[in-house]
Amino acid sequence: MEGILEIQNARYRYPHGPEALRGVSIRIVQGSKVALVGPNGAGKSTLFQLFNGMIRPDAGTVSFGGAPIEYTARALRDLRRRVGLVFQNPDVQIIAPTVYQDVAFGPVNLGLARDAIDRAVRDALSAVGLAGYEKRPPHHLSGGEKKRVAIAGILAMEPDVLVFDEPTSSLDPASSEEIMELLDELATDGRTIIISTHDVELAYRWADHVILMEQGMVLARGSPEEVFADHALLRAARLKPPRILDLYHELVARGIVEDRTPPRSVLAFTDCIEQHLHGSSLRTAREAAGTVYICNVDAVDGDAVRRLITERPIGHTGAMGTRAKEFANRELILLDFTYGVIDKCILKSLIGESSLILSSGGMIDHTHRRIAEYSAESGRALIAVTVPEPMPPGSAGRLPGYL
Ligand SMILES: Nc1ncnc2c1ncn2[C@@H]1O[C@H](COP(=O)(O)OP(=O)(O)OP(=O)(O)O)[C@@H](O)[C@H]1O
Repeated sequence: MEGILEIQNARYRYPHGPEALRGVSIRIVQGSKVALVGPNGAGKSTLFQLFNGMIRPDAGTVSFGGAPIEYTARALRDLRRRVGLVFQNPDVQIIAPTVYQDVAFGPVNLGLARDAIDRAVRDALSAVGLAGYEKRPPHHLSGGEKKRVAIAGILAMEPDVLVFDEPTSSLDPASSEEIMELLDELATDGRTIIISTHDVELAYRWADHVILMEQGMVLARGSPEEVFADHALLRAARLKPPRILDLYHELVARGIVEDRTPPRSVLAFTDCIEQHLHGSSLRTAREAAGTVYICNVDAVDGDAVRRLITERPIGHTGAMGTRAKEFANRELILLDFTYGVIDKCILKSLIGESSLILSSGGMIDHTHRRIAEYSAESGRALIAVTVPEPMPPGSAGRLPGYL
């Protein structure tokens, strides 16, 4: 897999400060979701500043797209457009008196034409769920909204890599989940997403690659299952193992479940227990399985969704992604699930209950793929159906429910 960002043997000492990085080497693969975990002062934020050239290592190299970065004004401007850094505290990042001006700051500096700036701001605000906030003063927004403005400001530059320093710090649990969902949405568009966090629960279930840091050095790197299985290393980094993994290891030690790939979600954990209870032949839930209906909110109106919910045996409704949640709010559609929606609907399906996932056009294929992957891995034939059925090709008139 292609490495988009690579750091070799980097050392960095702050002027009159400690040596914050002491020989760090890492490689970030394009399109991956990476979590940098470590205690306070481990050097995570410092490492992030190397990524977009805000600081220059005293020794070692930083490469982007296979070439060492150059520290000229022009090269750094280009690098910062391609590697967007969202700071921990949005107040540091937000500088303009209105949301529009703040998000437009990057595109204006890139010298884009007026209508291209308008388009960039509109698209970025819509991606973070803040369409209509253009005239609002950012400093009157909530913490979660400010975070979204800061993300929109970076998105407006269309970076390849998005780096988030503590994306969920000081957010309530629901806002944290929403931000992580937003990051997932951005990742499904092929961007590389890197976060730093102390939250091992979040890193364990979200990341596909984890880098563990302590005292300016990398202690471990690998899949979340590998890195978080090493309790001694976690202790050295003053972190605890994720609860779900801890529980799994206890159950393995008591012979209650078999020692296989550790689960990273409630869905995977319940599968693991069920597999043990029913032996190697999985209980086939084919007859009992509920259907997962998937509805593209870009193609329907609220009435069409309400009709679906009453006409089909739908017991639970979830919205996935910013646009779908906005749609549900606007159309007053009550949601049971607002995060981890696909897994929650699969769990319901496995106990024979049907559910509806509201999703935006771009996420429909991803949702079908995830359910198909689960079916293949678990041996259960789950049924996922797009509703309303796609318009027949070449059909001239409007069908009820379509916009
Ligand atoms: N501007 C600075 N000047 C001097 N020393 C600094 C500066 N910023 C950070 N440091 C020091 O560098 C070390 C690494 O700090 P850094 O902020 O990179 O850690 P971190 O892992 O991001 O921590 P946290 O999780 O608390 O944000 C710490 O010892 C810190 O005190």
